[in-house]
Amino acid sequence: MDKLIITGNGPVDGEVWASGAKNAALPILCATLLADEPVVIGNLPHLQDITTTLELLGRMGVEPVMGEKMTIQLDGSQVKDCHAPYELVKKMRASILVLGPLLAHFGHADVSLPGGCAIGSRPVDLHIRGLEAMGAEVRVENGYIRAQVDGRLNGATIFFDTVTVTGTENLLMAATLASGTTVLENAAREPEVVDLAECLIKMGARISGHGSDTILIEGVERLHGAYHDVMPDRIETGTFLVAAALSRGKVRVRSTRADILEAVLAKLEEAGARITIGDGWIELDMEGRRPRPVNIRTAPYPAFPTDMQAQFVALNAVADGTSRVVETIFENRFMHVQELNRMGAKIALEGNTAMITGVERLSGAPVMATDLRASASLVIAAMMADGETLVDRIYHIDRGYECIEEKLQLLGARIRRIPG
Ligand SMILES: CC(=O)N[C@H]1[C@@H](OP(=O)(O)OP(=O)(O)OC[C@H]2O[C@@H](n3ccc(=O)[nH]c3=O)[C@H](O)[C@@H]2O)O[C@H](CO)[C@@H](O)[C@@H]1O
Ligand SMILES: C=C(OP(=O)(O)O)C(=O)O
Repeated sequence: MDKLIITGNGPVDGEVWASGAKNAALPILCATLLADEPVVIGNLPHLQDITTTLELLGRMGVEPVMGEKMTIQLDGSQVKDCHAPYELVKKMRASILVLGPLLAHFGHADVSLPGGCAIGSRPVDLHIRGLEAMGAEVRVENGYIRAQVDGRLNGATIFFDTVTVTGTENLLMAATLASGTTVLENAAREPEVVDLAECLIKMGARISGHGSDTILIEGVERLHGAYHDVMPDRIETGTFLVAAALSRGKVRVRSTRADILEAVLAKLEEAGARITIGDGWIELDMEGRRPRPVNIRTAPYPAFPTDMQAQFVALNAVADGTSRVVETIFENRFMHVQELNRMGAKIALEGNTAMITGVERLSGAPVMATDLRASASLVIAAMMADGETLVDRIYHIDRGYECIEEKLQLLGARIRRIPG
């Protein structure tokens, strides 16, 4: 297993670019299963999760054709086997996103249950209930979701008890080929859902209301080929901004968007950052100041994202005062806390709340990456800690951060990978 070694060396200063968003790219790759013709996706990030998805699509018979600059062509009409095996689904929960497209296009799907993961139990009951409401027969047996429908799915009105991002995406994709109109109520409003909807519209889908909590889909008989560029990664962007903020430094992130990061930018300003926004870039400058502590409560978009919680715990760990961070989405998303405490942070956990007393300096230590964003928080904390930090199990970070060492080196970090 690869490890990262980071030697703390003071304030971040530099310029870096944001890659395409993992959480938009994954559903969009799965959406290509809905079309009868090749769909070309551009601005794909070079990530382990993308490789896993392409492997999964390949097992189904869809052969990716690689183009220049991370452009990939996929043809849904090549599907021969509507089966998503456990050995691939276990690597990446987002594999569940093949369920809706396979069922809608081919009338059946056999997808391994994703199971729990480090950040919580993450059930998929709302995906299944929604497909049943659209007329599918779904059985869960031997660890697999086996779904089928006679003819087309039927449009339905579906109310989500809980806001679910991939649940909304799965049903949105399924509804594009259903007979009649589907209304998704209490739908996720995340920008990645909007990006998926924009791609589906280019493929011929009839969708309105995406970006609000009510999405209307008028089913069509077939979807055709299209070209779509994946949106920039707001969580990767936010991670670079926090790296600069906690190190009292300065960063400019290019190829990104500020309009999808409002809650995060507001908290960074509250922490004392000067933020400047330009055409496709965001600049953060702490002007040498130590960050002020900021209270955070995670919630569905447009509120503060759970995927930025760990990075803000790291920021608060070195802030000048005390703060509270409340996690409301996942029941077990504080595993970075004990690792940050090993680096000298003072964080106490009470249920879903972290109480943080900022310290002036952290110190390097051997730590364990436990999930994707937890790993990112340890890496950025290590960049300003005294001495050397060894981050083990970094395969988590490779799921979601493209060229992490190269990009952080652009910001002045002393970071290197030790292949394991
Ligand atoms: C690939 C991708 O896009 N992943 C993102 C997606 O995950 P994902 O889509 O898996 O997360 P959800 O939005 O579904 O989860 C939100 C909450 O709903 C619950 N729930 C969800 C589905 C369901 O059928 N039943 C149920 O109870 C979950 O346990 C959780 O408590 O949104 C999360 C919340 O913004 C992000 O952290 C992930 O980065
Ligand atoms: C939790 C995340 O991803 P996933 O849903 O793919 O596990 C994430 O991107 O922070």
